[in-house]
Amino acid sequence: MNGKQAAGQKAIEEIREGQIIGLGTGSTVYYFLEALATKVADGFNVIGVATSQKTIKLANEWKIPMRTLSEVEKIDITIDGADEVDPQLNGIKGGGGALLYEKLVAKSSSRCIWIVDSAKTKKQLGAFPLPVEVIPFGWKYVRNYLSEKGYAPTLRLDTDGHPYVTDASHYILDLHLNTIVNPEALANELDHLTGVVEHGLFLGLTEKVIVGYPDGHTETLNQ
Ligand SMILES: O=C(CO)[C@H](O)[C@H](O)COP(=O)(O)O
Repeated sequence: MNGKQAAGQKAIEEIREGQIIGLGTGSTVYYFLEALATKVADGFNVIGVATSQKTIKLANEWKIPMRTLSEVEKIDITIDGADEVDPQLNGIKGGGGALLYEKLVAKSSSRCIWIVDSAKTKKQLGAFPLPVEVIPFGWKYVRNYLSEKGYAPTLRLDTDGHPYVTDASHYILDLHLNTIVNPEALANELDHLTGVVEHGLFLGLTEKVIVGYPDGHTETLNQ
């Protein structure tokens, strides 16, 4: 047992029969999917909407019935991971590169719950590099703008040293900020920058965070 596993397994208690479930991305969500797959194999009836190709692959392997976001009218609940969470339950997401689809699925959901290990809870956001998804055509313009602002952007690369390409065919710039003093102001600035498709600041989008600890116990943080 580790913190991610503890949080992922605990989240299964939030799921009800017949629900449409947003399925996040990452190594913590893996444990939730594993627990969900066990229930589905026992005849539990749910439908999943994935936030990435990685999650679709896992869900298919585990025979979880799936739809795309455009095939459903609404999502009842989304279970997703996060890279950092502050006491207001704002967070940074996108370490796994799925921030655009994760935000779309979160915004389509009646309820959104994050599952994290205890190392992810922070007094202030910003130690984790903030991902910004950009149109490849304009990545240099956006990088230069963010660089002049002192946000220390770096282009995310894949294991071959090529630009990392998201599921929606965009690039990612990671901002090395150390501390984000005013997340709302930064989100607003990034929302209005030409060439930015989405950023990893998820503000006011989750109602509950399940924190898992290395000894296997969990704690729930509520809005
Ligand atoms: O935002 C994400 C992917 O885009 C993930 O939820 C986030 O990176 C946490 O991942 P992990 O559970 O592997 O630590």
